[in-house]
Amino acid sequence: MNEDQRSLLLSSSSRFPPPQGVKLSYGTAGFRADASILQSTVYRVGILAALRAVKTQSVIGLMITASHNKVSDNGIKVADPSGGMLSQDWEPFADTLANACDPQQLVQLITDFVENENITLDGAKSVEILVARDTRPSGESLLEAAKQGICSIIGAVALDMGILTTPTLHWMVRARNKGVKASEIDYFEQLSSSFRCLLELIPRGSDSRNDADKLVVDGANGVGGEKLEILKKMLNGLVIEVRNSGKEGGVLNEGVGADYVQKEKVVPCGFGSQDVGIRCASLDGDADRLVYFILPSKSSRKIELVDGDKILSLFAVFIKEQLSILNKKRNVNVNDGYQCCLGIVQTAYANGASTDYLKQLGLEVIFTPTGVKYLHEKAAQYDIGIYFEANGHGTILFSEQFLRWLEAKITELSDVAKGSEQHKAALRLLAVTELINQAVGDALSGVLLVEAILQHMGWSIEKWSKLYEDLPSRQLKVKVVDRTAVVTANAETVVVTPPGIQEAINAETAKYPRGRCFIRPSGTEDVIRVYAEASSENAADSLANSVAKLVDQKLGFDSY
Ligand SMILES: CC(=O)N[C@H]1[C@@H](OP(=O)(O)O)O[C@H](CO)[C@@H](O)[C@@H]1O
Ligand SMILES: [Mg+2]
Repeated sequence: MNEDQRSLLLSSSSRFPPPQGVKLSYGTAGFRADASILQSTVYRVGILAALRAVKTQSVIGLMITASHNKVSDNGIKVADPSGGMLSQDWEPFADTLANACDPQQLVQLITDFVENENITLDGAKSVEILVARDTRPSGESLLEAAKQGICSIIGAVALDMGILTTPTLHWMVRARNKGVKASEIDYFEQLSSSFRCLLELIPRGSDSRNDADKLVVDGANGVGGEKLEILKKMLNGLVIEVRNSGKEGGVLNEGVGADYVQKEKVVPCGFGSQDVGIRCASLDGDADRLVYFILPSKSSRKIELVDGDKILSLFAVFIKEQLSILNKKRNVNVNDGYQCCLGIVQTAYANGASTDYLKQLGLEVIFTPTGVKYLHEKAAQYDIGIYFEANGHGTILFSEQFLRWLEAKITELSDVAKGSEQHKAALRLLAVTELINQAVGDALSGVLLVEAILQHMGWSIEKWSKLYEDLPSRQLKVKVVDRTAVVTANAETVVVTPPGIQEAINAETAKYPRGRCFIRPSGTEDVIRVYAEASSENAADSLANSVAKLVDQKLGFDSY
């Protein structure tokens, strides 16, 4: 590192002293904490993003958000050149950088890292980092800190994209690196035109909806609601009413949003008896999660949840159907089909009934640990990989090879079989590749794909919800002395250490018909999570409670 670069880093980092007595970790989804202690972390992640851009010679993204967490929290995460999450092998560097205690140590860490990674910091070629934030009030000053970090690497340029949903920023990074149009309006145009294309390809005779059949969306009082207000004006064939857009005075994520709805299974604020039977959806605070729900009756606050697993199932049914139309042999002597490898990726939190349903459809289902970085990586190994967490984060990935085959197929079919069922199925799949955000799970693109498929199938939300019946489940969390004491294996379904716990969980689980239970340390909170499933609500509650008690006895504060 040359002297200019060194002194630039020393002087700028002295303006961002780290908080005392706090250890930060990049975690499942970047750094997250109370916004008041994040200035130094965000500044340092700005440096990391700039180094990543120099190393990859590509555009990198920085998103300032704490998603579904409290409004007083904030966080920061990096989008890699593909638009996906930061490569996992840079996470340890992110941790050490965030925890360096003074400017000298920070500069030493950077010097060692750039040497090991062969990064040349001569500023010869400039690199760009796109920075965006959600609607949190702390975002503005944190974005400034991120810019300061970026600018302290010679040759790195910060581009302030303002307030965006997390998936839009990821989409932009991916588009910029592909050399295609990448503004927010380009994003909205791609979504709305591919949505229109899917509606135009709906077989004649399907029920067309009237305006009364609207979709009501809970925007979590965050960025998603205000962006959906813009997007909805660009759509034909779908009426959307946005509630909790943040303009009515509600607080971000407080009694609203996808996380609240999925975990509590009750009606979010702003919804009530007038919505009974209507198709409703909830976004989370940065619009990368989506769940649907129905209010079954006026007298209860309980909702019928249509979660990420059901969105995944809907997508899988549709894709499978289009593939089978496409691969129907037109001529018995010619098999011009493509053996498309379709894979479904879930985590242990997926409702067991969803996994059974997907397997019954003949689909290949695999499991990864919690966290979209793991699911995404796995899904990318298929021609078409569909992944979802039960909480509503997920997307569909299409391989380059499949996309090239599909495009060639469309060219061929438009010559020899224009307007045929096969041709339409191919065009539908192409529209899905454009509509779904392949960088990361995206509530706005997800909502449009769900709506297009429901219209295509002629299904109501009730019909969709009845694809299979969820097994009753319960999630609990237990505060323990040291959550890292729990180490799991087999996609987090088995506890390896401390010894004895798994045997005790097995013994408990065996008492319940259709019982399933696992524990794991959270990657975002200082707790051990307990998940239980069984044939009735009481049984699921009782299994979860007894395992939580067991965890508390072995690892809780009174156990020491
Ligand atoms: C059970 C659960 O919902 N876990 C969430 C939560 O992770 P934990 O590691 O469980 O704290 O936050 C992650 C990031 O948003 C999300 O990917 C994940 O699904
Ligand atoms: Mg989120």
